[in-house]
Amino acid sequence: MSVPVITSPTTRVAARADELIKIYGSGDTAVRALDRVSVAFPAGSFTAIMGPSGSGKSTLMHCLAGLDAPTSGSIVIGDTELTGLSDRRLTTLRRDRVGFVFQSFNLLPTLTARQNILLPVDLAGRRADQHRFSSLVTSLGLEDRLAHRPSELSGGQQQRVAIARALITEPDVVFADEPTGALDSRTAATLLDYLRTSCRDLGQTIVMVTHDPIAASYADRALLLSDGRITESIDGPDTDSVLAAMKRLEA
Ligand SMILES: Nc1ncnc2c1ncn2[C@@H]1O[C@H](COP(=O)(O)OP(=O)(O)OP(=O)(O)O)[C@@H](O)[C@H]1O
Repeated sequence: MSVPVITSPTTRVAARADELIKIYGSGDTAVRALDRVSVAFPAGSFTAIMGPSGSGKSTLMHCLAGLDAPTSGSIVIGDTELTGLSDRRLTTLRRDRVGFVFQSFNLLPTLTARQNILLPVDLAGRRADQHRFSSLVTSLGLEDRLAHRPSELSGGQQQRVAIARALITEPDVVFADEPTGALDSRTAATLLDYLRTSCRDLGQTIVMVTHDPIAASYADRALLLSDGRITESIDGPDTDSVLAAMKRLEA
């Protein structure tokens, strides 16, 4: 059974997918990685995407973020329909309207923390909003690390730089792929708390893929994927409800 996860018509939606299908390969070796997924992400919401290995989490995130094209179906970021956009317009949309946070931080090693944070703004040929830069740097506790290169920063500090870089452009949506996977549990808790606060206080929309039920418990909602379908949506997930849902999937 597949659960379409749609919000009420009055809620502003930051991103949505309708009837998304993604098939890799063809003929006997074809894999249906997404099987008619419909989901909406309300503005200011924090969603965790969970599910067993191979269930389609990365595929869903890559399609939503415009990194991969679906076989059919529609994806909207903000008010822009992604399907049919040229590569050039997709690249611009990803740069200006989408933020990314990866498990491996993905900072540029030769740039300082300040330069890494400002990279999306520089690439767009714009001037940084100094107020936003300062408030991000202060709330992430990076003031005295700005002149350092990634190799001179701890894992937690590098991920805080990556989060500042993802948020600097005030994107419609931030996609986070196992953002705390490489961090110890205390550092992870601080970062997840920051992500949750940025949704509640700044209205940021975050979609996070994770295997970790504790990480998912910071989200407003956990979606469970199985065989390319959303099989369950848990509002206000806690570690126990997520673990129980994962057990149901394995049963
Ligand atoms: N480029 C590709 N070519 C062929 N099949 C692929 C490709 N990428 C993913 N798949 C298949 O699509 C399905 C979904 O993969 P996906 O990576 O989205 O799963 P996932 O839930 O993110 O898994 P994991 O938790 O292991 O990262 C799997 O069966 C996978 O083998």
